This record gives sequence, C-alpha cells and structure tokens, in this order.
Amino acid sequence: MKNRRVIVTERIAEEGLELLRAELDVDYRDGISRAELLDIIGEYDALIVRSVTKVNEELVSRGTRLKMVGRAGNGIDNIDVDACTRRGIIVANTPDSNTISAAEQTIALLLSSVRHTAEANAFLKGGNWDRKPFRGVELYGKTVGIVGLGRIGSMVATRLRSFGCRIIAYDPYISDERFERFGAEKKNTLEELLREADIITVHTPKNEETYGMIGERELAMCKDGVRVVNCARGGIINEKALVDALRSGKVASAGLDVFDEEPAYNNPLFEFKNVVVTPHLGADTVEAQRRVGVNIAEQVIMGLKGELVPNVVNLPTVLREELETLRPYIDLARAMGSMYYQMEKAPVDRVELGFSGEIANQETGLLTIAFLTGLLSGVMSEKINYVNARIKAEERGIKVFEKKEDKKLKGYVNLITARIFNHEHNLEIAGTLTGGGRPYIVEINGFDTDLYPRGIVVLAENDDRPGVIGPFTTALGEAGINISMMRVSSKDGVNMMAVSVDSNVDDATLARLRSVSGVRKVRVLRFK
Ligand SMILES: NC(=O)C1=CN([C@@H]2O[C@H](COP(=O)(O)OP(=O)(O)OC[C@H]3O[C@@H](n4cnc5c(N)ncnc54)[C@H](O)[C@@H]3O)[C@@H](O)[C@H]2O)C=CC1
Ligand SMILES: O=C(O)CCC(=O)C(=O)O
Repeated sequence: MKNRRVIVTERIAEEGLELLRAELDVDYRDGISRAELLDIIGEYDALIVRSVTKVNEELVSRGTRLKMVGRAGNGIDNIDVDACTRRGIIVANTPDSNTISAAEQTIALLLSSVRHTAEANAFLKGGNWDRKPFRGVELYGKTVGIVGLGRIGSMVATRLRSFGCRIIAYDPYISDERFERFGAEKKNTLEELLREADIITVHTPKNEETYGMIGERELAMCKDGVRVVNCARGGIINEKALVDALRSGKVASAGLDVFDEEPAYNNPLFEFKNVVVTPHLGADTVEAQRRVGVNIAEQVIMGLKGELVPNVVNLPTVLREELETLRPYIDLARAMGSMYYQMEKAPVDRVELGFSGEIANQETGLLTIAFLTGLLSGVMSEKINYVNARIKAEERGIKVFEKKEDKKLKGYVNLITARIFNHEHNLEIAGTLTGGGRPYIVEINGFDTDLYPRGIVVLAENDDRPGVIGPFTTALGEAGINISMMRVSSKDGVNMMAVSVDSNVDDATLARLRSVSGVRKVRVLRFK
C-alpha cells in the first residue's frame, strides 16, 4: 500500500508512526497551517488528527481522495462526521485508549484545586513559606456529582469511592444497572444533582445538548462553595457563568483541563488563584499516547485495506469480538445484495431483510449496511461503502426494513432473508453459513439451492424435462469452461440451475446457453 498516502497533522506516538510507515507513505506534519492543509489535502487517502485540526466541510470537500479520517483520541467534536459520511469517508477514533489517563487527570485536577497544590507550589518556589492561605478540604465524606457516567465518568466514580466520597450521577441515557455497577446513586434530573453535590465533575461529550448545560441558572442552584472540574470539553460549563460564580464565591474552586477556545491564551479563568488549569493534558500520558497512536495507526491501515475497522464512528458500534462473529455474515449479506442488479434491471423501492436464529441477537444493523453496499456498489458511479450505503439508499428512495426472529427458520440455525421489491415483481433470496463458516445462498425465488457466492455462477431457469441440462453443460464444456459445482432444483415445472464455473463466460457462450432448447433465462453472477 505504499502508494496510499496518509497525512498526520498532530503529534502521535512514534510507535504509531512506525506502524504507518511500514505500510503507507506517511507525511508527518505536526502543526501544519490550516491554509497549507487545505491546499494539499487532496493528495491524501487518509488524515490522522487529534483535537486541534478542524475536519469540517471545507476540508473534506477538498479531500477528494480521502477514504478515512482517524481521530487519535476520543472526542470527535472537531470532526464533521456527517460531512464525512456523505462522502463515504470512514471516521474512526480510539475511545478506550485514553480513558484511564483522562480519569486520573480529573482526580489530579480535583485534588490539586481543593488542596491549592499548584498555587502553593508557585508560592514556595517564589521564595515564600506560609501555610495559612492554603488550607484545603478533604474529599472524604463529600458528595460528588458526576454528569455523564460513561467510560471516563464511571472510572472517576470508582476512583473517588475509594476516597470515601458519596457518588451521585446524572446520565439519562444509561441503564439503572450501570449506576449500580459503579456505586452511583441515580439522579433523574441535572437539577437534583446540582442541589446535592459538594463537587461536580462533567464527563459528557460536547454536543448541542451539553454545550453550556451548566450555566448561570444551573450554578445558582448549586450549594454555596461548590467545587467543579471539567476534564471533558470546554463550554460544557459555561465559562462566563463560571467566572461570575468564582468571583461571587459561589464556586470555591475549579479544576479545568479544557476550554471553549483552544489553544487558550489569556482566558479570564486563568486569573483566579483557586482555579487550577492544564492545557488539555487529559490524554497526555506515555501510556495513553502509545495506545492511541498504535490503535489509530492499525485502524487506518485496516480501513485503507478495505477491512472493517473496529471503532468506526459513522457505523453501528460493534465490539471487536462481535465483529469477528459477524464478519462471515457481513460477506454473505454483501454477496446477497450484489445479486439483485445482476438479476434484475428494475429500480428498487423497498428492501426487507430478515435475520433469524442466533444471528438475530447480534448487531444486525451492520449486516443491513453490508447488504446495501453490495446492492448499490455495482450500479453507482459514486464510491459506496459501509459508511454511506444507508444514506445513498435513502437518496435513491429505497426504504429499508429489518426484522429479527431469534427462532430457527426453515431448519437453519441462522438465516438471512432478503425481499427486494420493485414496481413489477420481487426478488427473494435467503442465505446461511455452514458450521464451518462457509456462506451459501439457499433459496432464490422459492427455489431451494446451495449456491456458493464466490467467483462466477451461471444461474439459469429451464423447463423441467429431460434433454435440457445435457446440452447446457456441454455448451459450457465446449467453451472450455469448467464446472466446479452445480445444483438443480425444481418448482412448478421449472428448474433452476446454479452452476459455479472456474472461468469467465463470454458473450458468445452466453448466447449459446440461452439458445439451448428448453432454457428460459440465463444470467451470469459475479461475486467478489
Ligand atoms: N481532557 C481530555 O484530554 C479528554 C477528554 N475526553 C472527553 O471526555 C468526555 C467523556 O468521554 P467518555 O467517557 O469516553 O465518553 P462516553 O461516551 O463513554 O460517555 C459519555 C456519557 O455522557 C452521557 N451523556 C450524554 N449526554 C448527556 C447529557 N445531556 N446529560 C448527562 N449525560 C449525558 C452519555 O450517556 C454517556 O454515558 C468527552 O467529552 C471526551 O471528549 C476524553 C478523553 C480525553
Ligand atoms: O490529547 C488529545 O488529542 C485530546 C484528547 C481528548 O480530548 C480526547 O481524546 O477526547
């Protein structure tokens, strides 16, 4: 893949760069100017960023070769994921690689701010000695309110419980079980949390809902002398409101790693002695950066090889182990999708996919996407991949429905069924995997079959009578085309032959096959 070019616009670990260099042509341009990046982005197949580079519409529209954006880190608020999705650009991040570091930084900022560590450090090094100005408070016995009990919030909860804190949390999007698991008392509203907490720490993503979620009104609800920490994203706690609350004494201390405007210079929050600040260092540990760098390099390499990438943001989330289980089904679903336009020349209105048996308990959304990728890839000039297949199907007016049934259908342990509707008639296909993980198409329009969807398959319908199959296979043989597998099935006086062949069927041979007496229809299906 040395002809594939990747640009890395921010510092990532050497271990990650080494992996990239072994496979790709790497341009490591930490700190490149925006203007230059806009000028040259069209030369690259992949872009790797951290939190500073803004991957917006302007940038991706110029990235005409871009197939992948790798976020070396967690938050994706600097990436316009929709703009990437529309262009089929995969966006992947490394969500689990720096969470421990961010949780530890949260604790560091909290301790440092309640014990005046940073201020006392500067005081002592400035040639002074005094204890009076620096009396702090203990964490022991305090009520800590965690807003967002996700990966980092839950790690903060676990760590603070060992300090003897009572943990309360507000997160409307998680199950009660998760609150219990992390020893956090569930609060149904943000207001309840704000009124009870001695310390508040935010761990939500930054989005329209969370940006400014703690503002003037919310700070007014807090206990007098509340302490706050933000190691998530600048602006989740409104900065202007925080300045006012620090000035009035409502907020006794703050620990901040992130700011509304980054890089942050002369932020008014820097003027307060009781505010401890760090320049977005949450993920900046040797261990986290090594994990992040290696993880994003591996994913970009996989993405450019056309493999499914574990942490794709613009696809349904699947765990690495789930992906391993799903992979053969993904191939099957894609192959099933690719059959339609090879068999029919009519536009599709609606697709109904059914997943039955054990597969119904998996993330079948990915299989639907695989089916649509197979369906559309052959007929659209635009690049269709797992990322934009759903959008492209919608744009073409194809309605997609999914049905899951965890009981066996037609005796198959797992079965994927597809009904593809057009104005005139439907195509119905069913496929399964054998115990050994080999995909088979087991039914086409009511004909039982066992078509192996690889290579070239001649699919024919003929009268169910003697004297048709012989001349048909002879025509293949005389054209020097070897048959590797063949299955004949019958329904209502019609046969369907599925003949796997080892070499291409040229137009002349196809014409001869069609002219065999009793043959009604012949199509050649090509599978990847
Ligand atoms: N300072 C740093 O260097 C780092 C910062 N981060 C940031 O930390 C934050 C948390 O990251 P993770 O824990 O990995 O994310 P996560 O996605 O695992 O957890 C976020 C949680 O917030 C909850 N949430 C969403 N909207 C909410 C709302 N309106 N009210 C209450 N809860 C809400 C979600 O349900 C979820 O449980 C993100 O903003 C991320 O960008 C992450 C890594 C390093
Ligand atoms: O160190 C970085 O690149 C930023 C870390 C971060 O904020 C994140 O991963 O969300």
